[in-house]
Amino acid sequence: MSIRVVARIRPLLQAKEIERDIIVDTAKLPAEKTDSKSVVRIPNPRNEAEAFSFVFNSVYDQEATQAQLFENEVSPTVKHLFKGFDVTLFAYGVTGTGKTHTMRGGKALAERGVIPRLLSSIYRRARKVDKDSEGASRVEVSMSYYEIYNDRVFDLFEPPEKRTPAGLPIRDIGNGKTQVVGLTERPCTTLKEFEQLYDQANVNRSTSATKLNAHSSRSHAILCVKITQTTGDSVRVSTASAIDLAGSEDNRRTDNNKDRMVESASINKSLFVLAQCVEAISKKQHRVPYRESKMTRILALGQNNGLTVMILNLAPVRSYHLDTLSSLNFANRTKKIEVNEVENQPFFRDVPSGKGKLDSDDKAISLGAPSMHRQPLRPKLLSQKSGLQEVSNVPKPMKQFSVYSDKSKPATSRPTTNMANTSQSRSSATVAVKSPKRTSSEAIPSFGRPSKISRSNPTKPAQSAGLSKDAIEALIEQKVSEALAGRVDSTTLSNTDQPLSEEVQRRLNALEKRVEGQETERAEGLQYLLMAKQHQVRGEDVSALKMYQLALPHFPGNEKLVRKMSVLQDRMAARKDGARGLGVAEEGSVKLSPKPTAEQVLVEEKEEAEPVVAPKPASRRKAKPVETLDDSYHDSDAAAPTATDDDDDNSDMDKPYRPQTKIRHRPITSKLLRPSHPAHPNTTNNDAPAATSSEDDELATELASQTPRTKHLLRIINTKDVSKIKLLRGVGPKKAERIVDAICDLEEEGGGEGWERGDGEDRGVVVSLRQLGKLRGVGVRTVEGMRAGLVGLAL
Ligand SMILES: Nc1ncnc2c1ncn2[C@@H]1O[C@H](COP(=O)(O)OP(=O)(O)OP(=O)(O)O)[C@@H](O)[C@H]1O
Repeated sequence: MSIRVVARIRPLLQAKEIERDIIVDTAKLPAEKTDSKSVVRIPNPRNEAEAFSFVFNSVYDQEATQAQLFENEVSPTVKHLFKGFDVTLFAYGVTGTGKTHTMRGGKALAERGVIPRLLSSIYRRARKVDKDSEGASRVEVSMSYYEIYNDRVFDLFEPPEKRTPAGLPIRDIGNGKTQVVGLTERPCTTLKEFEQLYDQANVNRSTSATKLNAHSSRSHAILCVKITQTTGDSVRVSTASAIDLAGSEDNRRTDNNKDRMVESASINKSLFVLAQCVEAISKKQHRVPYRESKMTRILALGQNNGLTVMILNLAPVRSYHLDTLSSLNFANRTKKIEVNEVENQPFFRDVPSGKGKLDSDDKAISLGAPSMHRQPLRPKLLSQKSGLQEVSNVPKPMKQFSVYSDKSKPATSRPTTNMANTSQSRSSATVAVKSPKRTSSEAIPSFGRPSKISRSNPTKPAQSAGLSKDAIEALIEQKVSEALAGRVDSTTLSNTDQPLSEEVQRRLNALEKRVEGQETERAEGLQYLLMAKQHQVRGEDVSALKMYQLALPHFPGNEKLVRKMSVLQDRMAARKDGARGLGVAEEGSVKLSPKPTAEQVLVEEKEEAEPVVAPKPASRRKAKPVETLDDSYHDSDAAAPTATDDDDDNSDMDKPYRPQTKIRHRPITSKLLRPSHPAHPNTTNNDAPAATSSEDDELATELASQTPRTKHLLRIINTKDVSKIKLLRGVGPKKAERIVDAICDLEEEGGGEGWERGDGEDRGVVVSLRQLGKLRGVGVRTVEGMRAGLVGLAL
């Protein structure tokens, strides 16, 4: 399996975008200095005089045509498809950057996108096979087409009104492959037939107008074209999958309404998981969280044996600046996905560089491999973390993510000669920062916060001036991620290299196990919880809080969850206050002072250590080594008084939440929701560990204990639809009416036991069986009857 990553920059959109706002440019690495690669450059958002450069297998600029992209990137894979290998093509990018245009394109011949061109090519080849074999070989083409919308799979051959709300299940079929159960497969013998089916199915795709795109795709659309070649008794089957991912989006820019926000959260979540998978694969982590979203399960990056081409779509203008950086970072990680076998690799055409196409080959990391045109990713031996230097004298490959400082030049006129910096192999690179004339703060794009390195070595600030290029790149990559963490909703990549201790990993795995295999809404809530936990373990409080917020609607009124969020918010608020007092910017912000004072260093250290260690005496400035941090994590876990408090009430998940404040979709008022238990004696309130592993495990167990049946029952009750409620066992029309009346009364009164929580739509939602039993005219027996009547239903 290999991934070829190419970038495509779309042209300006007329009427909305102007030349002056272009910030993304492209360059070709001078061939004589290095194996050629193509480059996307973008200014450092903090300092326009500096530029980040990202090297891709190919870069297509604004003038690139649909035909060029297809001929260079997709056409070479068709041959391999007919050899029996699977091919996956996907478009990734922020909303409105041209993914659908690239994949589907327009109706005019020149505007046709990758998908129709691919099919055209498949049919051409099929005819050739037929002709060459004089009819002995037969090729059949069939297609299925589905979308993943709000993490549910829907057949695009089915009109929306025929869909079941839960969507189609997916199951693993071995070899890292999954199958959508019950999907329609349509034979299509000609291009015309395909186009008819494709167009018809696209009508069913979920699209909406958003502020950023009038026809924004709100789902991931996956087209699978199955090719079956039969020669006598031998049958060869391969599949080409073309995926138009929904675009990630920053809701502050989209002005999305509630429905769009729900879609957006789901889109962002799946892309976030995709990013996590990519990162885990690239770091060779044992655990790759494929199962955390349907899209990643289906995509199974790095799992199958085929070829993958990822097209990274980019907008050239300033309004996308941080989003573009985020996408570039993601793509950079994607490129690091391992190659497990190299035989199955097409030779991409070395089309002469011309208008639109900057470069086409990928020699830069081939390390002397004879082929100039092989796929970019090398076998494991040559991968970045393969310990290459220990086993051979071969120089290390150039890092695929190259960042250089261009400070002395104005950002708008960056000459391509500067790219020479990126073209040095790591072992021989003399990077700008090594120049005695430069300080590290000049060379490293400044996100203001002291670097991790400086934080962990506060007594040796001078060292940073002599950082290796690797360290600087890693640092910058991390800083970019950090800066984006607070900005891009759920799409950020993990920004820490801290390995998790075995114990923490074990707990995460245990949590994940609980999530696995569950297709219910509850599972989705648990997934958010799991992600929140992962973020918290890594010290990414902002993201952790977001994930808890996303989990909350799945476990309405759960006190522990609310308390966790509350503690986390308190801690973030306190940190913000503390940081403000010292003139330090907030987490996730790029607006930070470049030269930290000693106090700032201290605050930063504390921030970093907070999620995992009990507070240390102020004089201790060094961050603890990672292993120790994990130990401390467990220490504090064991000692946390909150555990006792929580332990006592783990019996009743259905217990309604009755705080004195409103909880959904708004920041939690810390005072009102502050946990009733005392703070840890050794911590200040602000530093109290927001969550401990055992608490999380326990919480997950509790949350999981609201069974699908209970949830299903509550869902029916909350429809307030008499015709549905009356079908419940032991209810009947009159009782159903009484139940609906009771809910509506309480809703109007805005009071009554268990109803104080929430506002607006939250008010008048039955959140537990207990609450249901207390409704006028219901009672425990009726509730039991209703639940019992749901036995055997497919939930
Ligand atoms: N290479 C291109 N040439 C001409 N127009 C383009 C190009 N790329 C994108 N566009 C135009 O930009 C607009 C947005 O493109 P598109 O809908 O493909 O974005 P998207 O990334 O699929 O967005 P979303 O994720 O919201 O679905 C469309 O009007 C499209 O025609």
